[in-house]
Amino acid sequence: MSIITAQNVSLTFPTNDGPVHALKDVDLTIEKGDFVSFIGPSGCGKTTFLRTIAALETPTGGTLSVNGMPPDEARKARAYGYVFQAPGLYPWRTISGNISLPLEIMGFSRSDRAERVARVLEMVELSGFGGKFPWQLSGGMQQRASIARALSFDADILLMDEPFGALDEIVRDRLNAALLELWDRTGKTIGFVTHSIPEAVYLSTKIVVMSPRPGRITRVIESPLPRQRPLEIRDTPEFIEIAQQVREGLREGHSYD
Ligand SMILES: Nc1ncnc2c1ncn2[C@@H]1O[C@H](COP(=O)(O)OP(=O)(O)OP(=O)(O)O)[C@@H](O)[C@H]1O
Repeated sequence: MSIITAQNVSLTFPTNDGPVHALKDVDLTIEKGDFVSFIGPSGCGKTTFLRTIAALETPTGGTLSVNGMPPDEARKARAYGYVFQAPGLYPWRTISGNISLPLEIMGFSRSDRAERVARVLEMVELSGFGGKFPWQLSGGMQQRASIARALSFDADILLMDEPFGALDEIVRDRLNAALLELWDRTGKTIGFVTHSIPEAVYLSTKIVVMSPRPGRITRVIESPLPRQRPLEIRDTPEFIEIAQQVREGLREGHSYD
């Protein structure tokens, strides 16, 4: 069952230097339970596309449907959680306080909030850190707290904009494995922006390769890898073959003839 569909989605930003065509004729179907990565060079519109799904930007052309609704209705219905590039935690609130903020805005009772915060802290392996302030945690722990915040109201869709880009490779490996496990356990649909080919191949059921000027999709690669993926899968011929397909897609996007 498709949960997100984009048909001919275009978005042009008017700027002082003339129009910037951030997205042009983007067609994509995301099925329920997919893990979809968006990969492409800087400026190709990955973030813009994720933001249009989340109704943080409005397309100038085409149609988008999220959970069977226009994006702004899906936002009001809390159809998705959104994880930004930076953790964006309030320094004056504890980790629990930060995670509970969207729940407070949505009007969850105190006991419901406490129960949900405890549950998502456990999911991201931060039980015991709820009383700490963000600055008392490492960068990787802060990013996990921001993922917990996006999970707290249990939306079916999780949108993640390069959540691990600023982390070192070892921490990133661990968080990638933890995210896959969480995806497998919860059955959520995940949209994930990344610059990293190995990260895209390791995580995804579907890899969307984009190219700039104007931002468009050049390839959609369906991954034949099984759902259960130990980190060592990255050394297998199947993995290396998919990575090559992504690399070719990225190269194609760079030929301007
Ligand atoms: N609010 C805006 N106003 C004008 N131009 C914008 C705006 N937001 C994005 N752009 C432009 O749209 C294009 C796509 O930007 P976007 O951030 O989506 O790219 P990206 O693929 O996510 O890049 P990166 O990998 O560097 O994050 C870029 O040329 C960018 O400068």
